[in-house]
Amino acid sequence: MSQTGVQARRGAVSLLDQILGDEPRLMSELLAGGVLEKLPPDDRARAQRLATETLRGLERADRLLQKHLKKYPPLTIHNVLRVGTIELCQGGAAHGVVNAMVNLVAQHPRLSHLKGLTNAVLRKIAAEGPDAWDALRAPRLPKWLRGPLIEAWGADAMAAMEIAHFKGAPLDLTAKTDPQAVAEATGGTLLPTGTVRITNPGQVSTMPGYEAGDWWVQDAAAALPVRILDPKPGEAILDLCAAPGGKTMQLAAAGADVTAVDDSIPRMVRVKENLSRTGLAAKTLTKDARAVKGSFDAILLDAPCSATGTIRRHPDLPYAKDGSEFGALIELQTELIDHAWTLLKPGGRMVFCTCSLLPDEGEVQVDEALEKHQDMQVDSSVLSLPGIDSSWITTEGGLRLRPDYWSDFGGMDGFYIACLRKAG
Ligand SMILES: C[S@@+](CC[C@H](N)C(=O)[O-])C[C@H]1O[C@@H](n2cnc3c(N)ncnc32)[C@H](O)[C@@H]1O
Repeated sequence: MSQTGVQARRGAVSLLDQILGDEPRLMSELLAGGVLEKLPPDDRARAQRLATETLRGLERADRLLQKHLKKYPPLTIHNVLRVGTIELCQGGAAHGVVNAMVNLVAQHPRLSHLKGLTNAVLRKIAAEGPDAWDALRAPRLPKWLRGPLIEAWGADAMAAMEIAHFKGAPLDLTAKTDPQAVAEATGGTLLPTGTVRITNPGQVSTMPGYEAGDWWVQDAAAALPVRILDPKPGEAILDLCAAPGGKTMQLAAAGADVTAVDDSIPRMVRVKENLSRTGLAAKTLTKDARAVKGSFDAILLDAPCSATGTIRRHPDLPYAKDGSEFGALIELQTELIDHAWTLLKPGGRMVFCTCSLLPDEGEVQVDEALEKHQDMQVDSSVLSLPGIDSSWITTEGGLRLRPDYWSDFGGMDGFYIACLRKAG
């Protein structure tokens, strides 16, 4: 086993130690903080992929490991065993995986005495694990999130969503101008909503059309709010909470006069980089959306939220979070809707959306906004788009998207989207 294989696995274990540790962190925060920056790019990508796969299959890995452990070892060794189990059960060659994991432990400054245990347990997993793997249930979400989601959608829907989370997500692209041409160039499939879907992607930056800025990565569900807003050339459109800019680019590509606002300096840098790569233009303002002034034909408000709709892409979220921050986010969403409404011209439209599965961040927000703003109506007529099932339209007139929808095409992120019209 090359040292390279050990390095990538050590990177994966280090990510897991921090995501599952006493002070849990999101993988995106760890990566942005440079936790893997000493690794060469290929190893970094492999470490991230291994950690992601391990988090998706964590419950299954622990069920297999339990049989061979009298008590759980220190977290790092537990994570070594989890990564090894995932690799072995997903077709990794037994000899290579076991050797790499034992080497990794042997090189550990404090835990090298546990290399014998690592070797013994992973050999047993190599012998039995792959056959047992498929018979295990799809991993469940932790209770703090599972409970509220069952309450909202029922136990059957929860089980279907957990299967979707376990399957993971394909790579979705939004074309700047010509989705058919992007599908042909990348070997992707054109979905009914206009997104190009790639099931076995390589490295994104080396795919055809990336350098030329012909497309950007954006989940099929995340591309729908702008399709629902239906921007027209020359319209003054305010894009609130815009970074990293997926929706800003859609609005700009439609020819709108876009003002993109986000309060995060580093995330706004990414908006500017994305606009530059795709050759699109938008005004950018780095400030709190609640401090924005002006008057706009249309507004897109993609509010910060729990991001529980993106768990199939970010399986670290249920472990790194515990729901304690969600109350503050829900209050912020209400404030953002109320302020954005003051910036909308009479007769204008505002699309409010969140990548959340929690009704408090979607259906309930719109219900409450309708009670508060006498000049607000929901327009559900704009939701009748190709690929959208009418049963996804909610009683208050929004669109509820879930990861178990479109299961034949490879699913979609969970989202809530509503188009709100202001009286003229
Ligand atoms: C869901 S993300 C937006 C995704 C983006 N619309 C896209 O399509 O690429 C939410 C964004 O809200 C920003 N944000 C959070 N609170 C904010 C506030 N008070 N004012 C402006 N932006 C805020 C965050 O920095 C984050 O970039």
